[in-house]
Amino acid sequence: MNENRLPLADKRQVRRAAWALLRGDAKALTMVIVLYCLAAVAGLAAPWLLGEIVDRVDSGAGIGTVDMLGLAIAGFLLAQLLFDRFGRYLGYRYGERALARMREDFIDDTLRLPVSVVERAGSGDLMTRSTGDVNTLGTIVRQALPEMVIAAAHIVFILGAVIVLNPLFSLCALLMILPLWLIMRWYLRRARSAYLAEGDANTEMSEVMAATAAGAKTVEAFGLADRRVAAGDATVAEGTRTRRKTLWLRTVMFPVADFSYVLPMAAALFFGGLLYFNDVVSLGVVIAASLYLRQLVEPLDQALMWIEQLQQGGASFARVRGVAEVEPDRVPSGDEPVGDTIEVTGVHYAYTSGRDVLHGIDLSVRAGEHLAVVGPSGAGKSTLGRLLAGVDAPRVGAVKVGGVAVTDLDQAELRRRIALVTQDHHVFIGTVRDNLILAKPTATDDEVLSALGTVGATWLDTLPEGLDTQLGAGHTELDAPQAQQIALARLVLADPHTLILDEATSLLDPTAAREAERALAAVLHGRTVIAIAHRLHAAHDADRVAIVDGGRITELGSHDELVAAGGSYAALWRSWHGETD
Ligand SMILES: Nc1ncnc2c1ncn2[C@@H]1O[C@H](COP(=O)(O)OP(=O)(O)OP(=O)(O)O)[C@@H](O)[C@H]1O
Repeated sequence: MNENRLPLADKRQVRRAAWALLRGDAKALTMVIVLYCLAAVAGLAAPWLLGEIVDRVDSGAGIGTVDMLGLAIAGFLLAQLLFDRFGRYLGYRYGERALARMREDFIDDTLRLPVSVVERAGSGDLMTRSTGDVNTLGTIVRQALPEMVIAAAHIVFILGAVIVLNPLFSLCALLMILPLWLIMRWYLRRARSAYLAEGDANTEMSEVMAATAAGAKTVEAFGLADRRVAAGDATVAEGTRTRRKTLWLRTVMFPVADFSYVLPMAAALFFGGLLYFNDVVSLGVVIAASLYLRQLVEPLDQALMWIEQLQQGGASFARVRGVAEVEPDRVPSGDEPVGDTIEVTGVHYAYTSGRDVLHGIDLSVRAGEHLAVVGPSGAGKSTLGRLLAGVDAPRVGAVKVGGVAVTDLDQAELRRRIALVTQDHHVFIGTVRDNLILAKPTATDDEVLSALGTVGATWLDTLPEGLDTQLGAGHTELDAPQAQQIALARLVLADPHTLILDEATSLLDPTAAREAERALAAVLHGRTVIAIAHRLHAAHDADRVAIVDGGRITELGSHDELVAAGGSYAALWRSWHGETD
C-alpha cells in the first residue's frame, strides 16, 4: 500500500470503536434487544402449545382444551408480531442515530487531519472513505445489524427451548451447525477474491468492447479487426472463467446449506420416533422439538445472508476509523509569541527524504512589512510559503513568529496569526453569512457587512435576500472574482497579522485581477504580507523583494536596491518593463 495513504484501523481499534458506537446509546440498544428477545420468546410458544394439544388430545382432552390452546397460540403470535414491530421500529431508529454519530465523528476526524497528511494521501482516498465506505456502513447499521441481532436472539432462544424440552434434541441441531459452519468457512475464504475477480473481468470486458466500438474507424483503417476480436475473446473468456468460479462456489454452498437445514428436523423425527416408541418422550415433545428445529432455519439463513455484508462492513469501518488514527503532526508547546516578527533560520526542506528542495533559507520579515517572493518555476517559492504558514515543518532550521516556532502553535492559534491564501476560493453551500462567519463564528451582521464592504463586494446589494441568500450548486452561483471577495472578506473577519499569498490572483483574467487586487490591497493594509508573485509589478510595490532560485534566496532587497545591483532581478525587471513599455 502507498505509504502516504491514510491509515486503516486495526482489528482492536475497530472493535473498540464499534463497542463505543454501540454503547453511545446504551439505553435504546438495551430496549431494542429486550423487545427482540420478547418477540423471540413469544415465537417459542406456538410449537410448544401445538405439542401440548397433541399430548392432551392423546390423553383424551376435548375440543374446549384445543380451542383454549389454539387461542393461546393466536395470542402469542400477536404478541410476537407486536414485539417484533416495535423492536424493529426502535432498532431502525437506533441504527439511524448510530449512523449519524458515526458520520459526525468522521467529519470531526477529517477536519482534525493535518493538511499535509491529506495532501499526501490525495483527496480521492478521503472521498472514497466518506462516500463508499460510509454508505456501506449505513447499510450495515440500518439493516444488517438489526437483522443479525434479531436472528441471534431467535437462534439462542430456540436452542434454549429445545434444550429445556429435551437436551437430546439439541444434539440434532448440532448436526446442522457443523456442516453449515464448515461450508460457510469454505465459501467465505474463497468468495471475496472470486467476486472481486469477476468484477474486474466485467470491467475489463466492457472497457475492451467500448474501446473497440469507439475506435471502429481506426480498427477498420488499419485492419485491426482480428486483433480486436482476439482481445475481446480473451476478456470474454476471462469473464466466463471468473463467473464459472463464483457459480461453482454457489452451487456447492447453497445445496450444502439447504441440505444442512433439513438434517435436524429429519434427525428429530427419526430419533424422536425411537424415543417415543420407547416411551422416553411424549408425542407432543417430538412435534414441538421438530417444529423448533424447523424454526431455526429462517434466522440461520438470515444470519448467513448478512455475514458477508458484515465482513465488508468490517473493512469499511477500518477505513472510516483509520482517519481517527492519524497522529497529529504537531504538539502545541503552549509558548506565547511576543510580537509579530517572522524569522526563518537555516531552513532545509525535503518532500522525499534525501532530496532537499530548500537549501538553507534565512529570512527576517518585520511586522507590517510587504515582501514579494519571485523566482523561476519549481524554485521552491510555494514550499517556502507553506513553511511560513506552518503547513509543514522544516527538516532542519526554524520558522518562528514572535520567537515561537509556527508548528509549536495550536492550529487555531496559528490561523489567528498567519493565514495562507491560495488560488482556491471555496464557496460552501449555505448562506452568504454562513460562508463568512466560519472565519469568525462570533461575528455580528455589521461586522460581516463591513468585511464585505472592505473588499468591495457591492454585488451583495443585488442578491435577493442579502446575507441570507443561499450560495452554491442549485442556488445563487458566484463567479470567480466574487468567490475571491468572499475569501478575502473571511480574511478581514479572521484578522490575522500576517498573510502569505501564494499567487492568489493569478488564476483570474487581467480585468478581474485588477479588481481583485484592489480588494486585496484593502485586506493587506496594515498587515505583514509575504506575496509569492508572478507579476513583477507586485514586486515593484513591495517593501522588499526576495528572489528564490534553486531552493535558495539569491537576492534580497528593495526594488531599487536590486535594480541598482544589476543581478537577475534587474535583468528580469528590464525585460518585463521593456515588454510592457
Ligand atoms: N508535494 C510535492 N511532492 C514532491 N515534490 C514537490 C511537491 N511540491 C513541490 N515539489 C517539488 O519541490 C520543488 C519546489 O516546488 P515549489 O512548488 O515550491 O516551487 P515554486 O517555486 O512554487 O514553483 P511554481 O512557481 O511553479 O509554483 C519542485 O522541484 C517541485 O517539483
